[in-house]
Amino acid sequence: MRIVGLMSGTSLDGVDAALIETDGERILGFGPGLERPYTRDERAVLARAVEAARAWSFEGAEPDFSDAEAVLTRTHEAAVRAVCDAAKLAPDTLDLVGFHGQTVLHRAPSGTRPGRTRQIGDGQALADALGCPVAFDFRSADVAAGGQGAPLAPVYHAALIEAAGLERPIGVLNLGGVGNITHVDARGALIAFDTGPANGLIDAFMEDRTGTAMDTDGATAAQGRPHEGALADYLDHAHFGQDGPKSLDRWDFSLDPVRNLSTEDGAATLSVLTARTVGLALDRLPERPKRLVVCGGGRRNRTLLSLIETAAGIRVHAAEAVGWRGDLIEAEAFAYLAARTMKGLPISFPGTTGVDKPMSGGRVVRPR
Ligand SMILES: Nc1ncnc2c1ncn2[C@@H]1O[C@H](COP(=O)(O)OP(=O)(O)OP(=O)(O)O)[C@@H](O)[C@H]1O
Ligand SMILES: CC(=O)N[C@H]1[C@@H]2OC[C@@H](O2)[C@@H](O)[C@@H]1O[C@H](C)C(=O)O
Repeated sequence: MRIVGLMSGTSLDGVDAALIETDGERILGFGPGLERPYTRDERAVLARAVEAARAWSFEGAEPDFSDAEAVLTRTHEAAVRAVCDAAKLAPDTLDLVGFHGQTVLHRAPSGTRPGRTRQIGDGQALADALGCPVAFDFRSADVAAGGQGAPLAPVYHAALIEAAGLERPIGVLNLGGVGNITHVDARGALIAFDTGPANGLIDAFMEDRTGTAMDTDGATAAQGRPHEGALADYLDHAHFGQDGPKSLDRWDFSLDPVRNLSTEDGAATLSVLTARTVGLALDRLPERPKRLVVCGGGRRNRTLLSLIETAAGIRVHAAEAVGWRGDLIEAEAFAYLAARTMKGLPISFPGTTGVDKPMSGGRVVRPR
């Protein structure tokens, strides 16, 4: 099947779109991929939806997300059309589109309290606009079955490792708003969970201090010193005392512990925090992978990557070093997951989201 996968991550920077050819088990080919950045206005509409979701907090009636969903339909349609142009394909000849939508709120299950997760995005509207089937709503079934609802990319990471013939055990680390790790053992068994805050906190802190929501290449962190007290505050969070499966929301951590630090020291503290939490994650795996392939925007943060090597004591490679497209892996993953949804194959597993047995998920709608 020729499938375009779409991801709009928690940093609200844009829509990632990538075409792959897959039968839902093997990756048979890679087509074009791109990022369609959000304009300031589009980003503002999405940020308002996230704010409304945080205020709602899964209590009472759900806020009206229709403005944000209209932005998602329009921008995701444009991203698919751009990929199809590059591939010289008409969108209505695609076999399927995998539409993650936008996570506006995620609450991991805890004790007897069930988890909740909400990805907005109108799959039917996108199918109608493109004239091809769309798979969406990938996380709800897993959460309804008692799973974490995240991470879902691990089964795709395993397919990438298989296709590239990489030696196992191996780890894949995604540094997005939140970090998540996938461990694939020698027999191909999967363990995965969210590691801790990654770019989300760094971006929020930098935006606060400099007006630019990024520590480009880690230049600011490289000039600062981490504050041990602030690190201890962050590491006190229950997440770090638990074994996986476990997941996080982009907003589970605040900037309070770094509020009084200089910009450089705050950036250094948050970067060391990410590196140490990756180390803690590695400590919780049944065995240390020999190396870690890093994807997501955070792999461009050189300070962060070298901190991970020192704090976690592991060889780190950016995705490109093994021939992967570091910015497109999540989009590719949702194309692959869409194929699995269409075929009723599992997309989440006891080792990835904590469900009792491998679970299918997602819904497919056809253009009307
Ligand atoms: N050159 C760079 N230097 C430092 N950080 C960078 C650089 N380029 C990108 N980033 C970081 O990567 C982030 C975007 O990463 P990515 O697109 O993987 O996140 P996302 O998909 O939105 O998040 P998630 O995976 O949590 O949904 C930016 O917000 C920024 O912090
Ligand atoms: C609820 C949600 O949207 N989680 C995202 C987020 O971004 C990174 C991390 O937190 C991961 O758990 C997940 O995304 C990736 C694509 C996943 O499901 O594998």
